[in-house]
Amino acid sequence: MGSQWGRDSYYRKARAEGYRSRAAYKLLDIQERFHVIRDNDNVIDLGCAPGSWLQVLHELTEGQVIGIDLNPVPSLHGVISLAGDFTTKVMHEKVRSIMSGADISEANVIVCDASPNLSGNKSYDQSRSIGLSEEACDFVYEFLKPGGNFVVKTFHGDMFPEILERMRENFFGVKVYRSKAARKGSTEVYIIGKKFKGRRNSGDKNPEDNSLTPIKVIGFKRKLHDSEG
Ligand SMILES: C[S@@+](CC[C@H](N)C(=O)[O-])C[C@H]1O[C@@H](n2cnc3c(N)ncnc32)[C@H](O)[C@@H]1O
Repeated sequence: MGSQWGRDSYYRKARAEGYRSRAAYKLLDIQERFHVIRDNDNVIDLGCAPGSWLQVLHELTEGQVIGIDLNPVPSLHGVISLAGDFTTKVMHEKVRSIMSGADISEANVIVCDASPNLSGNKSYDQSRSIGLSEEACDFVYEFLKPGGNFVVKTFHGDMFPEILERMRENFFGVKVYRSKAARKGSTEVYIIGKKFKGRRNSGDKNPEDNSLTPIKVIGFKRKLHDSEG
């Protein structure tokens, strides 16, 4: 982010507008298009450091915002941030106890922009990224209210169709979106799941979904088929 390469127009805009990183514009873009967050929603942000999505979330909702990251997040007024790994039981317990202290049983929205440290080996990095998206789906089972929304970052690659299928099993509406703020050449996309079916109903097929249907990646010029990843 601090390199010359990273100083593009979104970087400069973020600096000028007081956001902690250019990633803020990805969430703003997703919100403008898909209206995932309503003004009283309680939201959990997985992989939240340095905190620009938390800043955006705090602007969008008066509900409770909780962020989790391996790295500590500089404090942000009105937001709870937890340092640790969102995939662990210990962290799940922490989140549960904070939520029950705030009289919240489940989150209305979960967002996940988490990515692992990159090794430079493309296929290895891609599979670790998808693994993290899968972990975020597991977190959703524990903490998302039926009817709630979920946004998760992922990457095109061999395992992409599997995660997409899992999202289709768990949400009544699923879209794949490439943000205008994504870096050129990156295969990063966000899967937006609307209306969580809840643990009990997960696995029900959306009658409109069909695995042979081409995946229209909004923001990309061409359609990707499931088999293409
Ligand atoms: C691209 S950054 C997120 C940027 C953030 N959305 C923002 O707007 O500031 C990805 C973050 O995911 C975090 N991360 C990766 N794996 C994680 C895990 N298992 N638990 C918590 N955070 C994780 C990394 O520490 C990193 O800070």
